Amino acid sequence: MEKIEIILNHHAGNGRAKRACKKVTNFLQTENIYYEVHLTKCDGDGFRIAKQIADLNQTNAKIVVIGGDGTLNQAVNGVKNSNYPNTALGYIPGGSGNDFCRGIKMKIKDPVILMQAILSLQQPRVIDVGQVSGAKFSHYFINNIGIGFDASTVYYTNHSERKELLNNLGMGTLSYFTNLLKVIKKQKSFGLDVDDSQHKHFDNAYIVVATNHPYFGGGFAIDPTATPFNHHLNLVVVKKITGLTFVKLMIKLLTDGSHLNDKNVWHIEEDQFTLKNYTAQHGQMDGEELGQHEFDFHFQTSQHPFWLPID
Ligand SMILES: Nc1ncnc2c1ncn2[C@@H]1O[C@H](COP(=O)(O)OP(=O)(O)OP(=O)(O)O)[C@@H](O)[C@H]1O
Repeated sequence: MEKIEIILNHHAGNGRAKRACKKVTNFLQTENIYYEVHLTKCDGDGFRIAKQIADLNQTNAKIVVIGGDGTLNQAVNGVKNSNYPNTALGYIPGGSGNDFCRGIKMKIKDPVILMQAILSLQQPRVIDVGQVSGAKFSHYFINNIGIGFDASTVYYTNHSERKELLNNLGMGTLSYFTNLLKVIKKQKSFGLDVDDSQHKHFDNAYIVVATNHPYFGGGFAIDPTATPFNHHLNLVVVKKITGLTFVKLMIKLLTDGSHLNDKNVWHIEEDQFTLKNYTAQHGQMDGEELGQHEFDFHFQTSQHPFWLPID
């Protein structure tokens, strides 16, 4: 008999994940499908629980994560650090941003229909994930890692009193956007070295995003050409610009993606590269804060199997 091991972050999406889980478990009960819900009780629990379940190596079970991108990130890392790193993960989005599902072009929005599709899959789908390593760590990410502007935006959004209110109104993206204005005032440019097949130095980097697919911040297409199916990561570096030039660039980003052709924007698509910045900057990984540091990161592509119905 098949078993569904649900990892639930009931805080994700200000209750969205909890509501999705309720619908899914009602459906599983009606269908007499055996399931267990594992609640994340604190930050980092997604990693611990996913690792523990993967280590059981149950051939008749599917692990399904219900939460936001941060919870899925932890679950991927938990499984990758288990004794069975190729254990597939199902995912039902319940966060506020849900950029991973946008990036893989997941068409099904209803959690019950998605659960039905996950149940009917015979084979998992292998999707690219990024791998980042430094002197003392190695970590996988599903969306992107940002240094500077977007990471500061994540920082100010997480520490903003309005986030919860706007999320409750279904306006999580607006919450991110209002904090952009605060960051525009505060974020300074910084020195950055990029090494791929060649070396490139920036004196005035401002937005730096290494990305597995187009989206960050709940639907902003920082690199519309990125795809999580080509075994490459994309890197976008926007140089410090101000005033009307910045506004025009943002309009391009929000409308047709032509910001990539702007002279202040540089981007590459590679299977690996390194980034090093020279003054402490905010960092973000899949929307979670990395703190304020001088980063020296090596990036490469990896893959993971997912129980997800995508073309
Ligand atoms: N019981 C808990 N109490 C407090 N924090 C938790 C708990 N369980 C998980 N978390 C933390 O909640 C954070 C946010 O989770 P997640 O990213 O899944 O949701 P989200 O931010 O609403 O969604 P998205 O990233 O898609 O916008 C993660 O850092 C996770 O570690």
